[in-house]
Amino acid sequence: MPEIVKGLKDVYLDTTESSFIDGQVGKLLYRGYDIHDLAEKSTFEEVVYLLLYGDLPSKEQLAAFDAELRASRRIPDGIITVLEVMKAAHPMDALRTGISALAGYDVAEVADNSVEATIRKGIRLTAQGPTIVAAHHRLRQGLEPLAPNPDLSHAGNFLYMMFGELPDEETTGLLDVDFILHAEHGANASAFAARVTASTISDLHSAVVTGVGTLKGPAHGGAAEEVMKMSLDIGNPENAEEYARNHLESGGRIMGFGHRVYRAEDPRARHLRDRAQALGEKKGEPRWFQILSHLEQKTMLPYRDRGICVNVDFFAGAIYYLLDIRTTCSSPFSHLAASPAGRCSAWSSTRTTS
Ligand SMILES: CC(=O)SCCNC(=O)CCNC(=O)[C@H](O)C(C)(C)COP(=O)(O)OP(=O)(O)OC[C@H]1O[C@@H](n2cnc3c(N)ncnc32)[C@H](O)[C@@H]1OP(=O)(O)O
Ligand SMILES: O=C([O-])CC(=O)C(=O)O
Repeated sequence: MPEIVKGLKDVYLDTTESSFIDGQVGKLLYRGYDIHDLAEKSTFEEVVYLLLYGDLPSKEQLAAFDAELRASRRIPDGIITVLEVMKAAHPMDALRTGISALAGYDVAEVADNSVEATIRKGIRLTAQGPTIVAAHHRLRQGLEPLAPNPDLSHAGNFLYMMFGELPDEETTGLLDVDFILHAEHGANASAFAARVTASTISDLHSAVVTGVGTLKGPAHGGAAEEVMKMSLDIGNPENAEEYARNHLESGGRIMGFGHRVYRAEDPRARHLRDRAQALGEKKGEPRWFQILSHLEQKTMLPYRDRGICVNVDFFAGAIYYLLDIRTTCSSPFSHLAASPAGRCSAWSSTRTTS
């Protein structure tokens, strides 16, 4: 009987120069650069350049690259029509479908798998992804999608397209860090799935669609949403212990804990912990961080010795929630729609997507 391995444990599919992970000590490098330095000193645009081309850009290279990203953000009206059909769908389903439909507008290059064409398509998809998410976010609230604002950074423009207001520097910086932390993670499940698709000599759009579908799962990127759902179920810090105990005793997992590779704390989590706390206080909703802190510092403390620590998604869900980036405007979030952060009711805008 051949050995059957669990997941991809000890299965080496390839080496990669784009990142390095040492799960025992909680170290993560993108192209040789420590994630802590990138999170504190870099921007998402610089990090994308680094990942695509292997080196950090010079000032001139960054300016040209940023200009290309900004110029690529628009999505055709046909994609807005597709997103209208997806109004009731989960944002990840809308993103997956939007990317798939974009292939129909890229017929000249979609099947061109040369390095040059793949980089061009990668830049376009990086720029257009946020436009799809923001357009879907507005459509499902009965609002018109907004055209990208070329004066804003990648993170700033995303916030603008979501909410129709110029974002402040602090919020833009927070989302920028979040984007940096999520930009790359070796042979994770979604990248692995995408590479399987790419290895059949399919095309980049297909590979990204595969990756997005895989990332959606609660055991992977969908965990951020699940952490927030759990926090909403818990409701108050005083309920956290009993809720978590019951959940664990009935065989459940606490979302946002554990990792296939890390046996120490996920190095990305520290950059979101303080920011989640500060944002909660700023928005007058400190309880979500208090619930998360209780789970981390009390309930799940004994699990640390087994290498089950917080991962990047643990604090991310609360940050998205507090920023009004929510998966749905109805249950389970609707009871908070009247909060200062709740923007699920209609608010005015102008249609400028064409
Ligand atoms: C961006 C990202 O994708 S980061 C990951 C996001 N996912 C989550 O946060 C979901 C919750 N976590 C999990 O389900 C898992 O930890 C995974 C899927 C991330 C990693 O799983 P694996 O490394 O394969 O761990 P595995 O599933 O083998 O679990 C090992 C043991 O730890 C326990 N365990 C793992 N994670 C958790 C958790 N979050 N809560 C409670 N117990 C856990 C398992 O029950 C198992 O116990 P056992 O040995 O008694 O059966
Ligand atoms: O690497 C993994 O298995 C999951 C993860 O943390 C990520 O994709 O960022």
